[in-house]
Amino acid sequence: MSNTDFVLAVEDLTVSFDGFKAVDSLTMYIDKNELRVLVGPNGAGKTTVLDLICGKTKSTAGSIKFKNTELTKLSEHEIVRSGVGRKFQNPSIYENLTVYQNLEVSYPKGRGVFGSLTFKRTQEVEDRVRKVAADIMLTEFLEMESALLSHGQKQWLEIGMLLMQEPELLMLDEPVAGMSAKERDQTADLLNRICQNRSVIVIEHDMEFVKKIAHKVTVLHQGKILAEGPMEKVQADEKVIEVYLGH
Ligand SMILES: Nc1ncnc2c1ncn2[C@@H]1O[C@H](COP(=O)(O)OP(=O)(O)OP(=O)(O)O)[C@@H](O)[C@H]1O
Repeated sequence: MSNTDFVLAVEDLTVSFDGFKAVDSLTMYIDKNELRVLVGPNGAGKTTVLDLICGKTKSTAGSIKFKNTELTKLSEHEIVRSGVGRKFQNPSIYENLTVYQNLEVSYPKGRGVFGSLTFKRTQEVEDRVRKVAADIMLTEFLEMESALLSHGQKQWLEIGMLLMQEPELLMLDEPVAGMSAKERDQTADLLNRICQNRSVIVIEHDMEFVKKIAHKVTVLHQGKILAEGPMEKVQADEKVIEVYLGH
């Protein structure tokens, strides 16, 4: 099959740590505008898969093609520039800056036509900040020092900082950890909104939350895919119940 129809094509991906295969011949395809959730027991290899895609960990074998560009040969920096954004579990915002400033500093440098008027660029950045702030439900908080945001709002701000770069693939590791029930619902809406013009991969343990967001679910176990498909199908899979959901 040609893999050009997918935003991301992971094929036979393997990484060994001292002979232990944390990810073992993994093949997975992500569509344009798809929201995929990776689930699985602790140590299944979920975080390692994201680390491999963003170049933080180098693969032992296999291929990762993003819009048909091979990522395994690129540096982390080049992968970000090609349009892949990754959010880690702990927010890494600048606490002493306002929400506006955090978004502003995340605007990619060197974009636009060289020599364009400063005025034009300023307007471009401002427009983007306001658009992203609306997406992440922080319009009312733009002038607030980020340290004063709630834990959930800080997580949203970090997602917003990634959105400033307009990634075509966004990867989030447990985005609702530590959030209130209301914030979880709001985050589900946020993710459903932002996957309308990009692909999103989320690692998540909270199955109620997964149900609200997943187009498809991939269940990992011991570095391999145990099951994959729509939530209802995966939830009813006996192997999945045995190794993961039954616990
Ligand atoms: N750099 C590394 N060196 C050695 N072993 C590693 C390294 N990174 C991950 N591992 C091992 O690979 C396995 C998979 O880890 P990973 O963090 O990807 O699992 P996970 O599915 O994300 O688990 P969790 O749900 O607990 O976050 C684990 O056994 C882990 O100890």
